[in-house]
Amino acid sequence: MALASGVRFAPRALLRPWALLRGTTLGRTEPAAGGGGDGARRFGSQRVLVEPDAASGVAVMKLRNPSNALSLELLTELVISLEKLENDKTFRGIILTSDCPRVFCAGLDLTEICGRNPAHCAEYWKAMQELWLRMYLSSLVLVAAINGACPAGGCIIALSCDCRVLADNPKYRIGLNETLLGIIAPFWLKDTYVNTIGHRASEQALQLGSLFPPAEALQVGLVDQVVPEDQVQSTALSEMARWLAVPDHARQLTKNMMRKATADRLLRQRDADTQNFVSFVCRDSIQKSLQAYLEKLRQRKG
Ligand SMILES: CC/C=C\C/C=C\CCCC/C=C/C(=O)SCCNC(=O)CCNC(=O)[C@H](O)C(C)(C)COP(=O)(O)OP(=O)(O)OC[C@H]1O[C@@H](n2cnc3c(N)ncnc32)[C@H](O)[C@@H]1OP(=O)(O)O
Repeated sequence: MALASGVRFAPRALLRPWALLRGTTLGRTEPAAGGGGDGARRFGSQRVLVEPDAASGVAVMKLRNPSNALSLELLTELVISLEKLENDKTFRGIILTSDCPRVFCAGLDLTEICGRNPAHCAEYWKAMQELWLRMYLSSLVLVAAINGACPAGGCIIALSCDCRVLADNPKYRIGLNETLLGIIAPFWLKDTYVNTIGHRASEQALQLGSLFPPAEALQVGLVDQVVPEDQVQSTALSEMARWLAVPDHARQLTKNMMRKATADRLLRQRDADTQNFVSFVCRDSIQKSLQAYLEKLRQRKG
């Protein structure tokens, strides 16, 4: 499997991705609902459903994990689906959206870093880095159709797209709220935030752990459009058409020129970033606060 980073990254899950997917439908194709013609074959896995439309060159990728928390399995399946589309010259763009009601993506799956050993945390963080690198540097146009809450790691996924369309629902807040959990956004995530909304706005939002409701997210430049919920998909398609109207080679080289330095910074320090992450999250104090946060989430449900 070609990796965004070259040779250094080899988490077990990605070396044996199919082992994680035993019993799932990844790689199998089936007719899309209401479809059946050329380009209407969908494929997917347990946690990622891909609805490709060969005629337009656009695939809709739907996350369908509980709360779309970024488990190691979901990260792995996302990378595999992305790679599959990248390698198929039919496709020029992906619309990323959620199949879960009210949640686009709940961010890191905290159960992957709570009560786990350092080796697991390292494997998990490398998978997170890998997904971000692949998305951030993708040659395809990525449009996020954000149809639910989008905190922390969910916001990372959205920020790594080229364009963001958010449903106008005050419950669908977006932002990097890490500090409120007692954790810290890594430098590459901070850089992505700065690249999107500027230094001062990022400084404020990161320190305060701000989660922006739609109108404020639009105002600060975190999303490009806010539209009624039932228009998120159609607006994402219109945005996609606007981006695909540009010749691929010119758009791709420009994207690379804008993003390469940010990605290279992580590539240069990937191991150190992993070590920082592991030593930070494995501290007793951080484990205790993550545990308490998870408990609060579980109780809130009842
Ligand atoms: C120097 C640097 C060194 C180190 C850096 C250290 C760390 C770097 C971190 C970097 C970046 C990223 C961080 C993150 O992503 S942390 C995760 C942040 N996410 C959140 O705070 C969101 C929490 N969830 C919610 O607010 C709500 O669940 C949400 C998404 C609004 C949905 O609400 P609702 O529909 O009402 O659903 P429930 O709350 O009932 O949740 C359903 C179910 O899902 C579980 N769950 C939710 N979120 C998570 C999660 N992130 N991880 C694990 N599990 C989650 C929740 O507990 C419920 O579970 P149950 O079993 O009860 O069904």
